[in-house]
Amino acid sequence: MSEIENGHGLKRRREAITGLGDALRLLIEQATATEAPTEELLRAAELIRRAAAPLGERVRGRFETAAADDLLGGVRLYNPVTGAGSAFAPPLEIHRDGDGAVGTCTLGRAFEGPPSFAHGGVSAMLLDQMLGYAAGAAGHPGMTVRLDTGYRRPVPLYTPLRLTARVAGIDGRRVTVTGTITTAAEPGDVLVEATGVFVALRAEQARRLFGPVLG
Ligand SMILES: CCCCCCCC(=O)SCCNC(=O)CCNC(=O)[C@H](O)C(C)(C)COP(=O)(O)OP(=O)(O)OC[C@H]1O[C@@H](n2cnc3c(N)ncnc32)[C@H](O)[C@@H]1OP(=O)(O)O
Repeated sequence: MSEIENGHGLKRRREAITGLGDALRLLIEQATATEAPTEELLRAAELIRRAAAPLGERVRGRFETAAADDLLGGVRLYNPVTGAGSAFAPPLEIHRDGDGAVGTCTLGRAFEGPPSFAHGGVSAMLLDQMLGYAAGAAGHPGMTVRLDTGYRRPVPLYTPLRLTARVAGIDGRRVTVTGTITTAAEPGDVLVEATGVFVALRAEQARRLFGPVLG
């Protein structure tokens, strides 16, 4: 895409994607929490369809990477957990912490399972990303082959959360990673814990699975 060939164009596009992501997340939160009159819902649906139309005029195919992404550099703006451009992502922010990783996010109404608490599948999704990040940061990237989650207490909505992950063991191509979810206010009180197994791909597997994307 020529408009982002120089560095300034790329920065501007990434900012625009983040701005659109912020707007979509606001929309999803408001649309999920709303008790506005029915007429307002009908009007909003029409406005949203109109706003979506021009975005659909030029889209990428299944095996095409977003122009603003940098796959090998780890920039994935539409990742459904961490992507600033994803309407679906909380988004979870992850950074390295010593030999592990720490993440932060706050879950809104769209992630609700039991009333006022997060859906269990959402906790598993956040932990899968955390554990996968920690494996990669430790120099052992792989795909999840197993994820065990233990739900000790419900995860509250609208509450800053803190997630952790750390590599617990390496055995050939298999990396075992453990992680937790707590509130930011009470990091000693584990709400959800997980153990994941990640398997490093053989070169032939990586080619078979991701060849069409990486070219
Ligand atoms: C920053 C980025 C963060 C990203 C985080 C998100 C990560 C993801 O969500 S990845 C998406 C979800 N995962 C997937 O789709 C993976 C699907 N699985 C596969 O495609 C295949 O299992 C694949 C390619 C990973 C491995 O296939 P293959 O090499 O044939 O497996 P296989 O030979 O049976 O097993 C390899 C090793 O893993 C072990 N293993 C396989 N499955 C399991 C399991 N469920 N539990 C424990 N160990 C297992 C095997 O015992 C074997 O160990 P060893 O070499 O010691 O015998």
